[in-house]
Amino acid sequence: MYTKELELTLAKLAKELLAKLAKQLLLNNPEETMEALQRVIRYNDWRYYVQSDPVLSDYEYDQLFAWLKQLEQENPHLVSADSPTQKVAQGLAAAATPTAAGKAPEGATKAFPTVQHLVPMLSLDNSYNADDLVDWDRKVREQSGLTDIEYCIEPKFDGASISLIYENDKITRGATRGDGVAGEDITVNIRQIKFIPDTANFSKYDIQTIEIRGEVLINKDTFKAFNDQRAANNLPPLANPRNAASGSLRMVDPKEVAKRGLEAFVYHMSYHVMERGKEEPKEILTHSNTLDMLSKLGFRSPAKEKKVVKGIQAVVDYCHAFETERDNLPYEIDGMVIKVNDYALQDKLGMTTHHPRWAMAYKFKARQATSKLRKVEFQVGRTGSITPVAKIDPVPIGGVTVGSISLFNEDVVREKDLKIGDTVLVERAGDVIPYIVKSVADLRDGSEQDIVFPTNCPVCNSKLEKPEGESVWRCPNINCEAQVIERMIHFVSKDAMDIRSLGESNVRKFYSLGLMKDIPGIYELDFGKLEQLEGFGKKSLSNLQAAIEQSKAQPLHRLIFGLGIRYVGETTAKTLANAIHHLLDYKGWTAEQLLELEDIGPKVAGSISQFFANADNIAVLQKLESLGVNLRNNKSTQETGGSLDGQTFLFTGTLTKLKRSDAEELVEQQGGKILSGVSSKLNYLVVGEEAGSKLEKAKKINTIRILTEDEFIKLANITI
Ligand SMILES: NC(=O)c1ccc[n+]([C@@H]2O[C@H](COP(=O)([O-])OP(=O)(O)OC[C@H]3O[C@@H](n4cnc5c(N)ncnc54)[C@H](O)[C@@H]3O)[C@@H](O)[C@H]2O)c1
Ligand SMILES: [Zn+2]
Repeated sequence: MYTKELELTLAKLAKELLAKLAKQLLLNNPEETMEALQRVIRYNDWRYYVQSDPVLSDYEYDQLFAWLKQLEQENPHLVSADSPTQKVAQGLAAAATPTAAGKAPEGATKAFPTVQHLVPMLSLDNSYNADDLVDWDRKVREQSGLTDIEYCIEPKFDGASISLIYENDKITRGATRGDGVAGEDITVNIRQIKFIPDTANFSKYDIQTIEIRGEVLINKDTFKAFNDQRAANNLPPLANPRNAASGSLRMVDPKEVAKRGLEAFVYHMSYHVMERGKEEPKEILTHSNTLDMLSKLGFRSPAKEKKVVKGIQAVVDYCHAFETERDNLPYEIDGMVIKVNDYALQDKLGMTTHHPRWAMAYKFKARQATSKLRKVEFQVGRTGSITPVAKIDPVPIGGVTVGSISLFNEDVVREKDLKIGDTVLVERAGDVIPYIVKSVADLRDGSEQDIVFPTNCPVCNSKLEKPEGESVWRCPNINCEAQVIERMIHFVSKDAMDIRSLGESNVRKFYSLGLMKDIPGIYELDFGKLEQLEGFGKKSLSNLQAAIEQSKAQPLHRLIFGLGIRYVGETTAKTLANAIHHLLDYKGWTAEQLLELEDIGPKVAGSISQFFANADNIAVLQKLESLGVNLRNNKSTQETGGSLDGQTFLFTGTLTKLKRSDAEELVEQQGGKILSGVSSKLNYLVVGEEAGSKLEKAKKINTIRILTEDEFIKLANITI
């Protein structure tokens, strides 16, 4: 559709327009400017929706879009019917098609039938500043003739939008947004999502058919775990939860979708048909009441997050207040949505072909910034992987200063076409690690230099290797100093053996002083020598000694994870720990045997059997055991005697005395099992503060015992 030359021209034109905009200048005349804006916006829609590879930041795009709208308002006679402001973006449907390898999560597909929405799914008018809200409120008041408008404000969830149809209380269809007019029928996948019930009692409100809209999300923790898994498999992480959510929605296998841990919020009723002869109940006369109704029916709606206020100043205040909470939320939001609360008034205001007039998105400033790429360093990881790390001029983004950014591997550097000296666009979404979106190639002046990958290890100088089909270079020398140190750092880390007082800097220090040269060395530290070091008091050393001592009794899966076997993340470590009595039982296991364990594929099995076939590794394990480190699976001995033997548990709500992960671990240590949902298989539901739908569901199954946190503590015989 676009030739390379045309793309370059349009990219240049966009920059030119943004530069003019900053100075409030037109090109030669409004007509020429408007035409240029239209071309640029259409091109960027294509990059964003069809290629999934935008070249402008959202903020830049929104500025150009707003400028075009303003010029059209000032020059109504020049507005053309096919202007991007006049319709839903072209080519959105094609956005359903995942593009170049690596951009869409594996397993994505395009094989879903197209279905028409009952009512088009429009965009929202948006703004980044409070003045625009005031302006919008003025228009709403003028059009309605009212002096004070009641608004409902709620978060703008940053995920993938969906539309759901329920008929006679049953879900009959779930679809993606697609081009706004028609989307993809993904009902099977939608049914895997938390908080979307298969049946909901709409008939209680005399509603026969209803179409509701919402957003599918991946919460921040799940997203982090998802990216950790990708990292363990040497895949670069996905940029943001939005991409992960929309990719996951379109996977072929619903079972895979279920594993992604998708969640949903519903926030809009777009269409409904009452049962014959029935009146609309008060629950669906205002937007806010509808959110409450949806929540009562078992959906997750922003019923708690929303706020109903009168007048625009209160709206602005709530938006600002909510923005400060942004990082504390478990999911990503990119702004707030303000809606006229009364449906009758919404109908009166109507919509343009592009967006409803009764709603407005107030977007938070994107957490993006531009900086200069000064140099690239190459770090050696614990498995020998060589990671390029970009050093940029430090810039503040979303409250932290970013100076170092991982570039993952050579392919990423090539794909993004990065050069030393480039201006780069950097983004940091919520808790996600910062990443380089792209280089701004147009700003090059010829002095930029290629990034040269080393051929030898920067630490031990061994020749680097890269197996066919992989994108990561490796140092093959397992005694490479960098690898040894990184392995120790990993071993003591929080999710492994959790010897926190022995953090990264101590590991480096002790290693460089020759006090600790490998993992078993941690348990042979000479505290007499440590006492002579500067900066180590008696107290901190005795704490360190106690922490090391305690770690000897850590559950086996932590030790396995801590060993840093390639491809073995926390989940696989648990599977491995559960399948044997003693870690050395794995000596002699073949890859075929390992493949029989749950969720272990050929690549992982190969890596594990290789690890246990290596005599040096076995010697390390034997040494650890002789130093007192636990190599046994205590769970298996408790399976016949653990007090929670064979019982199933689920925790819901916020626990106040125990950490959820510790409580779950306690259950497992005592031979119990954690389930992921409420079903008749569940024996105990432990209920913390603010428990929600799980509790409601459990109450309906009379074989489930519901415990308070204290009752659980008693049952599990824990002293805290
Ligand atoms: N960078 C680029 O080149 C480029 C190109 C095209 C579009 N874009 C971005 O995409 C935006 C347009 O996308 P869009 O049409 O999806 O609009 P949008 O993201 O601005 O807002 C509309 C969407 O918000 C979602 N939403 C979340 N919470 C909601 C709630 N509580 N109530 C109602 N809706 C809620 C819905 O999915 C709805 O479709 C542009 O504003 C721009 O930021 C960027
Ligand atoms: Zn090396």
